[in-house]
Amino acid sequence: MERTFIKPENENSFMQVFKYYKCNKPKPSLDNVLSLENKIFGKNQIGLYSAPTLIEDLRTELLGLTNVKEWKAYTLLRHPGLILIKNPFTSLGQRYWIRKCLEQYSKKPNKTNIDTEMVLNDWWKECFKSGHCNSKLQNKLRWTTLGYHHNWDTKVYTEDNKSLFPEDLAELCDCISKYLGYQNFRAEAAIVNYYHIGSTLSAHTDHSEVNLEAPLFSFSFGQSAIFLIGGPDKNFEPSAIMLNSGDVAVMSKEARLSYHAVPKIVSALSQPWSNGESDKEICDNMANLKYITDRQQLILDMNRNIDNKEWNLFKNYIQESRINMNVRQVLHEHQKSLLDVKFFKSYFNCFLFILNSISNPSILTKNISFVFQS
Ligand SMILES: O=C(O)CCC(=O)C(=O)O
Ligand SMILES: [Fe+2]
Repeated sequence: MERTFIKPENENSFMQVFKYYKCNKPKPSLDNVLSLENKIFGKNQIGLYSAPTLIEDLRTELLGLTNVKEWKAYTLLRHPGLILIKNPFTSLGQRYWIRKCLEQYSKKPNKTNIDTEMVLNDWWKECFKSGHCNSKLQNKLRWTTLGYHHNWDTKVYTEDNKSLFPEDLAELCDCISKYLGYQNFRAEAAIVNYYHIGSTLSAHTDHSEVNLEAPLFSFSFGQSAIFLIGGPDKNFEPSAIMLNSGDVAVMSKEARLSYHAVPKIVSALSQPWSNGESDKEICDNMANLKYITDRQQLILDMNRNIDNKEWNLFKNYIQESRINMNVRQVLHEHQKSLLDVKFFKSYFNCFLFILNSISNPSILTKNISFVFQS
């Protein structure tokens, strides 16, 4: 269940850059690390992403987002299809999502890396069972999967290995994908990654989804990460990007299958989840939510994080850690389940078999005799 993707003997360009940024002695220079927060672009040539429409989305406040008119999105010339949205969240919004990842998404029926070691229905509650924080248990959580559960061994999603995808997260992705001009994105699977100082994620591509045309949405919260993104193979020299709390990285088109990795977690320069602005309560503004049925609960959950006492436990966690929500669409637009593909494939194979048999009847006799023999 370990997330290792490449063997250390493969000294390619990606690996060299990964090692450079991972190293602590000597500390790597950050001069070439693109940072939207500090407007440091290093060697990168960046462009402004112009959203197709800037129609106000009434859902933003309920989802912890600022007004779309304030969002700033960028593209990178070396990485077509990669879109970086500079923190579009309010402070209260960041608190909501951080808390959700820790308190709710880590619960059963979702799967976590801890499952192989022990049965825990509610990891967050278990961490505080004794009245104090069990930091050993707290640091054990590295990932949780939502919706279609990623199978780390087979790398194949299956219908019998899925749970309900969280409605609030589906709504958040719907809102951001609409802003980018995607009309039909459906959030169906997510990996929530929990990093501490010293955690890394090796180079990999995310290719298990049936639909690789749909974009992938990656949300960062808490401490910052040096994120490396390369190209279709590991010989393409990756670019380094500082992902700060609230930043959204969208991997679409060519970038959807690009190699990427996280060689280092670094202390955040600012703490946008802790701004005083978060003390502004959100109210019911009649937004038309697509997925969320219990909107009063959402408002309640959002406003609960104004109370510093309740929020404190989550604040302590995020002070030392980074959380990444990595959301994907698994199926094609008109596909209802993974079984559709299987049925389609077997019908197609059957059709091919009949066609072949007509042009070459010996195939039919051979296969029929084989069926009778077995
Ligand atoms: O933590 C990140 O920014 C990237 C995570 C990732 O690539 C993944 O979960 O597949
Ligand atoms: Fe990934």
